[in-house]
Amino acid sequence: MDHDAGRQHMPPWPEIARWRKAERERLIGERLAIPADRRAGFSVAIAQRLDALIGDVAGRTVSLYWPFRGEPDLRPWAASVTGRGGVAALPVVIAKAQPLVFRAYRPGDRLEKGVWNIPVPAEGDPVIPDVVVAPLVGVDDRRFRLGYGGGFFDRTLASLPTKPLVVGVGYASQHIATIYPQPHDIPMDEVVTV
Ligand SMILES: Nc1nc2c(c(=O)[nH]1)N(C=O)[C@@H](CNc1ccc(C(=O)N[C@@H](CCC(=O)O)C(=O)O)cc1)CN2
Ligand SMILES: Nc1ncnc2c1ncn2[C@@H]1O[C@H](COP(=O)(O)OP(=O)(O)OP(=O)(O)O)[C@@H](O)[C@H]1O
Repeated sequence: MDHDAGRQHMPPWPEIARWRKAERERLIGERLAIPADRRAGFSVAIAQRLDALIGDVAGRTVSLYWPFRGEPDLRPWAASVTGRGGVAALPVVIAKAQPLVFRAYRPGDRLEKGVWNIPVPAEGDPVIPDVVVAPLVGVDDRRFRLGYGGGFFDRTLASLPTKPLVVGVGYASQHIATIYPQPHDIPMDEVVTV
């Protein structure tokens, strides 16, 4: 048998980068094509799955995200984390090609517009999350994440002093066979798709 059997062909990076760009557009289009009321139901189901997976959140810091472009809306779950004695946090882009910083967020906190007009907490010291919930654009069979192409999550995970539990969240339509993982890509620990 071919000793390479089972290993995938790895195209050169410029080709992969072009492919990822096209794949992002396709996957975001599919996500937005899911009717809003179905997405709302999916968001509730994802929150339940996160509770089953993560368990007691008291005393733990969980980073989420402010949803846009059809991402699951986990803001009600963020409020429930806060209500159970956990700390919810949101990512903040400080600069391109730099790691994200996380700031604690409680419902009602003042927000300001960050990159792409995504709201971010206007004030507060950085926190280090125990759990990072990352929205998927795509996810592959080995739990490598395709995001929006900024490389922010990979850079952030590489920069944290202790590795958090990383959970990707999204819809079943976002599964793909491979993202052609590169040395900078860090696989997620868990994936919750509905
Ligand atoms: N809701 C939500 N908030 C989030 C994220 C997310 O995925 N979802 N992020 C997760 O990381 C961070 C923002 N991610 C971003 C990723 C890329 C670009 C960006 O400017 N992209 C370039 C294309 C890059 C390329 O293809 O080379 C662009 O649009 O011009 C901006 C923000 C933080 N906040
Ligand atoms: N730890 C890192 N150090 C240096 N460069 C990095 C690192 N992680 C990612 N990059 C660079 O960031 C760029 C985008 O990476 P990639 O295609 O993996 O983004 P993504 O995971 O889809 O985006 P995001 O995490 O923002 O949602 C690539 O050019 C990559 O080389």
